[in-house]
Amino acid sequence: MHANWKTWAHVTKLDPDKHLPPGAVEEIVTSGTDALMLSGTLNVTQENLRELLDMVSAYGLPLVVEPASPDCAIFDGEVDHLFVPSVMNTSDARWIIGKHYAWLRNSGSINWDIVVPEAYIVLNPASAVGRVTGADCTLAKEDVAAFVGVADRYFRFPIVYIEYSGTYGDPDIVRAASDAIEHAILYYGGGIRSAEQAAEMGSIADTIVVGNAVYEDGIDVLRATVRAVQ
Ligand SMILES: CC(C)=CCC/C(C)=C/CC/C(C)=C/CC/C(C)=C/COP(=O)(O)OP(=O)(O)O
Ligand SMILES: O=P(O)(O)OC[C@@H](O)CO
Ligand SMILES: [Mg+2]
Repeated sequence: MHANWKTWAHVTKLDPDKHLPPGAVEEIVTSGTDALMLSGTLNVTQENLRELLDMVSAYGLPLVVEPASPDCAIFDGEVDHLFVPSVMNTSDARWIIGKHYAWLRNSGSINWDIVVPEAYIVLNPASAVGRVTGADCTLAKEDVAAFVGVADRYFRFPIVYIEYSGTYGDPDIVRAASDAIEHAILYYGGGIRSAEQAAEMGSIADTIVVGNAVYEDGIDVLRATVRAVQ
């Protein structure tokens, strides 16, 4: 399978539960972003996910579906990759292996060629993903480094994702994650709304993810975050 995803510097995360004005899709796909990730924690259904896929699939940009539940793990032809999260810093096993067990137990066939496991470290307790997974977000740098080691060296996840969804994170924490990584690709996402922030996190992580800014700040901000890392 093609592993081009390892070279992406900038990913735009689109939420099937949110509305884009006419023309926005065209502007987003031509912004220079390397790929689109379709994802959200709350209110994502097969219906709104497929509707968004239909809106974005004609443009040739790589498409990733990142399901927050097994029913949204879809393998439609236009989907290039299925990035499947596990949360490292929760004590609720559902979000580490439970949903995954249910997925394999209940689904017919899984196209493993496109599945890429992600080790999430969730650090904003107020985010939907923080609340839903009950993640312990009170981590020191040393704790983050240890979770990164568990994910990268022990479980050998190909992606480690430092997730501050909704708020801009602590660069020292992301640096601690980067220092602790040997093989995995390091993703950073959360609160990026300017070229400066994109450049700062982009100089530490391999790949930055921009989500809310697309909906709340518009295309010029998205373009500025792309230019800052490419
Ligand atoms: C086993 C399968 C196929 C699925 C389960 C996958 C798991 C364990 C998901 C846990 C939650 C998680 C890490 C979801 C990833 C997507 C994500 C973090 C979306 C962003 O969430 P928010 O931005 O907080 O939520 P909203 O945008 O919906 O408010
Ligand atoms: O929406 P923002 O805060 O940009 O975060 C991006 C992404 O990491 C969310 O899963
Ligand atoms: Mg979100």
